Order: sequence, then C-alpha cells, then structure tokens
Amino acid sequence: MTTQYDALLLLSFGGPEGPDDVLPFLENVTRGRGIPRERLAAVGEHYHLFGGVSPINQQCRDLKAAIEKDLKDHSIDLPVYWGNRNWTPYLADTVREMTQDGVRHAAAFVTSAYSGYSTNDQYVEDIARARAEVPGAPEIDKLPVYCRRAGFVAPFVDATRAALSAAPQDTHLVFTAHSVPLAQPNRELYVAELEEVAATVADEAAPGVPWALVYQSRSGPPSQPWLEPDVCDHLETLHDAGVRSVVTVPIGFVSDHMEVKYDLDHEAAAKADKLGMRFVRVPTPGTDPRFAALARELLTEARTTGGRA
Ligand SMILES: CC1=C(CCC(=O)O)c2cc3nc(cc4[nH]c(cc5[nH]c(cc1n2)c(C)c5CCC(=O)O)c(CCC(=O)O)c4C)C(CCC(=O)O)=C3C
Ligand SMILES: [Fe+2]
Repeated sequence: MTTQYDALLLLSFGGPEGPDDVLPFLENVTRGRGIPRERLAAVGEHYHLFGGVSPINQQCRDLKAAIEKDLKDHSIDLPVYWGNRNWTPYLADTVREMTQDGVRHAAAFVTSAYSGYSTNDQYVEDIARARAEVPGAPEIDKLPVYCRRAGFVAPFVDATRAALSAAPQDTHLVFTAHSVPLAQPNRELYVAELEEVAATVADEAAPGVPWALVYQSRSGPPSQPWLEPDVCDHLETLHDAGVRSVVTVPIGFVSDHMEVKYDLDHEAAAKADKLGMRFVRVPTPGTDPRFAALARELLTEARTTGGRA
C-alpha cells in the first residue's frame, strides 16, 4: 500500500529561550520522573550560564530550513512543521495548526536517532497524546529509527577523521551518549545500536585507534543504576593508563545542544584540563546537508513501502 504524506513534522525535545523559561521547562521535562531537586537546581545553573537560552530551538529552526531547502531542491512540495515535547512550540499546538491547514497524514522526523524509550518510544507517546488533544488531528507516522543511516553516520565519520588528523599519535576515541536508567524499557536495544554506530564510526574514520563507548548527563538519584561509565570517570581511567589525548564523539545526539555544550564542552573538558589531557569534541550532524536529506529519504521510503517506526 502506498502512503501519501502531505506534511513533514520535525519533532524535538525543546529548550528554554530565556531565564524565566528555565524552571518551567525543567518542570515539564521531569514531571513524575523522580529527579532529585538538587539535580534540577544544578541543571538550571547550566542553562543560566548560557543566559537561560538552550541552543536546541535555534538548531531546530536551522534544521527545518535545511530540510525545506533539500525538499525544494528535489522538487518535493511539502510543508514542514516543527513541534516539541517540553517547550514552545508545543507539539499539540503544532498539531492544531496542521489540522487547521488541512493536513491529513504527516510523517514525523524526530531529532533522536536511536531505539529505546527516551529516544523513540516516548516520542511515539508524545504524538499519540498530542493527537488525542486535537479533534480531527491528522494521522502522524514516526519515521523509522535512523542511527545506522549514512545521513547520520557520515558526518560523524568525517568530523572524527578531521579531528584525529590534527591530534597526536596516542589519541583515544571517546564515544558518548545520554545515560538512561538500566531499568528503562528497550535499554538493551539502545545500547546495542550505540555500540554498533560507535564501531562503525571508529572503523571508517580511524581503524586501529583505541575507542570506548561511555555515557554522560546522568540525572536520577544515586540509588538508581544508570548506564555507565560516565565520561568524566572514563577520562580518569584513561589518564591512569597513561593516555594524554582524547577525541570525543557525541554519537548519541543529532545537534550541539545543552547536553553537548555543557556536559562535554564545559564539564568533561574541564575534567580533562585538570588531568592535563588534550580534549577535542567533534560536532554532531546539526544541519549537515546529508543529515537534512535523511528526512526526505526516510519519508520517501516510508511512502513507497508503507513502512513506519
Ligand atoms: C536518551 C536521552 C536523550 C537523547 C535523545 C533525545 O535527544 O531526545 C536526551 C536528550 C535531551 N535531554 C535534554 C534535557 C534534559 N534531559 C533531562 C532528563 C533526562 N534525560 C534522559 C534521557 C535522554 N535525554 C533521561 C532518562 C532523563 C531523566 C528524566 C526522564 O526520564 O525523562 C533533563 C532534566 C534535568 C536533568 O536531570 O538533566 C533535561 C533538562 C535535552 C535538551 C538539551 C537542551 O536544552 O539543549 C535533550 C536534547
Ligand atoms: Fe535528557
């Protein structure tokens, strides 16, 4: 059966756009999730260091523009909408706008590449919840998980190769992804995909260079086990083993948002500095034309195969 999509929806996490947004944003993210208050206060400070503005919304505007350009360049006349889970434009408001515009069946490209609850299933729930709020809402199919696709992997390969070519001989690669609770549904699938993508990038960019997959941005109570090791602990382990230079590759993310800018560029970089280690972080796909094209490729394939996430 052939699905005819009449819109593309860019679905993302959302982030604050000023100091007054920070607390309500954090409350939206953590409602009912048992995140300790001290952790919330600490994360609020991360945002305030950047004037209360997360980079993620502008990155979504830029990605939306890149996708629109790619569609136009391929003579595909399709409106692109943007909605978030945790901040304006809220997904339900976007779905309301799509409904008013007469959209009947949209494909959703999510700013998260992997399987797993936080990375896939929760976005599927977001879509269902938003549609339930809006009478006459269009059908919305989440496009499939795309972590293995060249549009996502190749920008990391190129960036890793470039970073290594400027690095000293005994540099190690450190792949990072967002930690999640060990008890999180589909955590095994998330980890298996991360291991596969890390191995692919290492293999293509730097055969023979030692690498590890580690985690960042843990947030639950200490009593709850999350994926480990943490990136900062790993830097210490490498240091103790005599390693003096790392290239960090945040394969768990699609853009250089706050988890990258604070937890890696600020926190992990400071840790490396304290240890006397050289620390370089490579960029995420962001608005790389190959990544923008991936939205069109997935939509076109879903249209011809009827496939969905
Ligand atoms: C797997 C994963 C991704 C990658 C997939 C994806 O990209 O979607 C991701 C992305 C992001 N996480 C982000 C921000 C936050 N995540 C939090 C909390 C949590 N994240 C979790 C997991 C993930 N998170 C989990 C299991 C929690 C615990 C609460 C819960 O079970 O939901 C908290 C609460 C405070 C804290 O404890 O850190 C904040 C502020 C931002 C925005 C950055 C910006 O503003 O630029 C982005 C893109
Ligand atoms: Fe998060």
